[in-house]
Amino acid sequence: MDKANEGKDQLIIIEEKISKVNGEMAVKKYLRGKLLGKGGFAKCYEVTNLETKKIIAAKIIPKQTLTKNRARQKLISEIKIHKSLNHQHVVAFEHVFEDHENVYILLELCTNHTLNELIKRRKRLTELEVQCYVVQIVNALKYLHSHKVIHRDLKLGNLFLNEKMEIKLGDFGLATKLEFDGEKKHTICGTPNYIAPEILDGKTGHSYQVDIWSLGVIIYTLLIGKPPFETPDVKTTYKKIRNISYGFPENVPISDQARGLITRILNIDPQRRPTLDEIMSSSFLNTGGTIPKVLPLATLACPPSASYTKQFLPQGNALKLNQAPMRLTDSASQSTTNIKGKNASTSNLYSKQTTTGAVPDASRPLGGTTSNWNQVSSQKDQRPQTQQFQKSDFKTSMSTKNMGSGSQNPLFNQTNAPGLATAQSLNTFTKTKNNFNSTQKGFMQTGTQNFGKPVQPVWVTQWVDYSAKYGLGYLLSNGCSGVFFNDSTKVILDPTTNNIEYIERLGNERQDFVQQFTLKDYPPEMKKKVTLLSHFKSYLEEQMQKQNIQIEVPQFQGDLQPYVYVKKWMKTKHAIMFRLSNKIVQVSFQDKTEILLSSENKMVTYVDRKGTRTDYPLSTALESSNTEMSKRLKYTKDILTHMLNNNTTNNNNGRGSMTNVNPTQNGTEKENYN
Ligand SMILES: Nc1ncnc2c1ncn2[C@@H]1O[C@H](COP(=O)(O)OP(=O)(O)OP(=O)(O)O)[C@@H](O)[C@H]1O
Repeated sequence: MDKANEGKDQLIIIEEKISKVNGEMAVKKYLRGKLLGKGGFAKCYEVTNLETKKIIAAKIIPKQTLTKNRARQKLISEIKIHKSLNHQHVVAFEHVFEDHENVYILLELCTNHTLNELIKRRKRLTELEVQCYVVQIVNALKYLHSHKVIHRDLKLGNLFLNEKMEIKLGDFGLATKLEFDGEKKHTICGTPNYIAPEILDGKTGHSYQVDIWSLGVIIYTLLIGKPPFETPDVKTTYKKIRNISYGFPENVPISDQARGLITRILNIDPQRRPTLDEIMSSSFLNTGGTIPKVLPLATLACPPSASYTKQFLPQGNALKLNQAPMRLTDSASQSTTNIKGKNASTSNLYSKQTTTGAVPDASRPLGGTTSNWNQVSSQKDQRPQTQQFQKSDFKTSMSTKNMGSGSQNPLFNQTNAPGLATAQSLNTFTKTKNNFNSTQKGFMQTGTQNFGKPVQPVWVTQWVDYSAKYGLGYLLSNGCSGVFFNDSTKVILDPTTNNIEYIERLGNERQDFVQQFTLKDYPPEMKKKVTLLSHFKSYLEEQMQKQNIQIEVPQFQGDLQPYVYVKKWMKTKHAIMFRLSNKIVQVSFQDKTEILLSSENKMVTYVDRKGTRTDYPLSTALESSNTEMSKRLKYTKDILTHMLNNNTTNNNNGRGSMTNVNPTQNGTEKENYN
């Protein structure tokens, strides 16, 4: 280390001196960055190779800690084993060198810490998350064991997460390499909570199965929130391990499959523990759905949302292997651009097949594509006015630009800003606030008792059509805000957790793929969309304030219910129509009447011109003597029919205008719907 710089926190240069064959000396320089963590012997820093600019992790071991032969041998063994490994789920060993004071081990940088920090933050994980991590850990172990390496210190603190949220197994300080498969090791080593009983016993020796035991402890800890044998005192912990004395707390729900797997792994007899292949084909990892290959960054802070999780459930919503999306985080590092191209086939998921043995090559990079938005925006960005997106630009554009059909339509001139429409339901809502609760209750109750599953009564309260440039921004009655972008991707923001969901269609898939981020932490590719979302949100909220509209947002339960978002929208001469992900179709007419149609509950909510809301079962609504409502229902049906036809012939990316479509073709008098 450069003595002159030592102690000055800002600029510490580490020099690696390399003797060349011709006797000359070359120097490689590394800039020491922030401290990543401290271990028993080592401190680990972020360092930048000043030549290549590559940022890596440097484990720095002071030579004074290596005076004892045992410590030296341990380090030599760690380096020798780690250096020989090369696998997607093992921390990559870059290089090792030394100077007078230290040994420097350069490693792949894992920016998202370890599962230890994760579990401290999150308390425990969902089963989908644990499945995702277990598949990766098992892959790493299969690789290690096939190279006759036993890790022997498998624990949450040695399972790192890189910036893509991939698992990287690290710290080979206690690892050992067998000479032959039947060989038994006798060294007593490990970390108390994770140590296998045969290591403690010390009589028979131990082998690969000690890693499987530790994996069982890891699965338990991730799902339950604390290690199975944890006690305040090590001796008692060891006693509990020897007696396999642990239980499943009643207050923590756990599936039979997870419990079954843990119980089979935590077997005193190493030979009776499942093998890695058996774990891969266990029912815990083969639920009939799929397992994500990596998890959203947002799961570092909070559980994946219900809508994210839903995609992986067995009920058929799961994406098929090879049709999986890339994670946005990858697009920065990958230049591939076409989702329909060959590279799009790289999977982001482990499908059922893969977990039963045919695991896709884990070393393949994740599928790469730049989102459509990037393509669209980069074209648009060539225009000077959009090169630098400014809030002021947004505002000016909003209030001065021609907003397409909306601006020519009185419905969209209800407020000062052309293109901004105040949803009637919002006015209605404020006028009849007490009504809301009773309506909501009625809606849910009727839904439950007579019409199948209850549907979240969430609707669009405020919107702005800025599709001339970016898309449709909207606020929902549950407090969320969202944007339906012109490239058909959607973002939705939950104000209570600051979670963002990014929703896109992939290739020819007929379902939405959801990715979760937070307002604080999202891929750089999403910056423009997130900025637009927040501008849309504040613009709409400002408009609400100006009009003195107040809305009491019901407590939002984002984690329990899938986020509701606009899946499709369409403007006609008389109305704007939203198809929401909660299976509600909302048609807001120019004269402030509104239809909310729940196909799932077979219910209709009608909001009349005075803002009174009434719920009807669909069958009754169709026969109703309320002609005002019947006509609007018919109009709604015509729009839906049009949309359906439009979809089958020409997918308009979920957005459309029906200004040129005359509903009279379907038997409705065009101008006379009221
Ligand atoms: N590749 C890496 N990327 C990011 N941080 C790392 C990396 N490797 C280690 N760290 C950080 O440095 C800390 C110390 O590293 P490590 O545990 O390997 O040192 P050690 O002295 O071998 O520790 P132990 O006492 O557990 O054997 C880790 O807890 C972690 O916070």
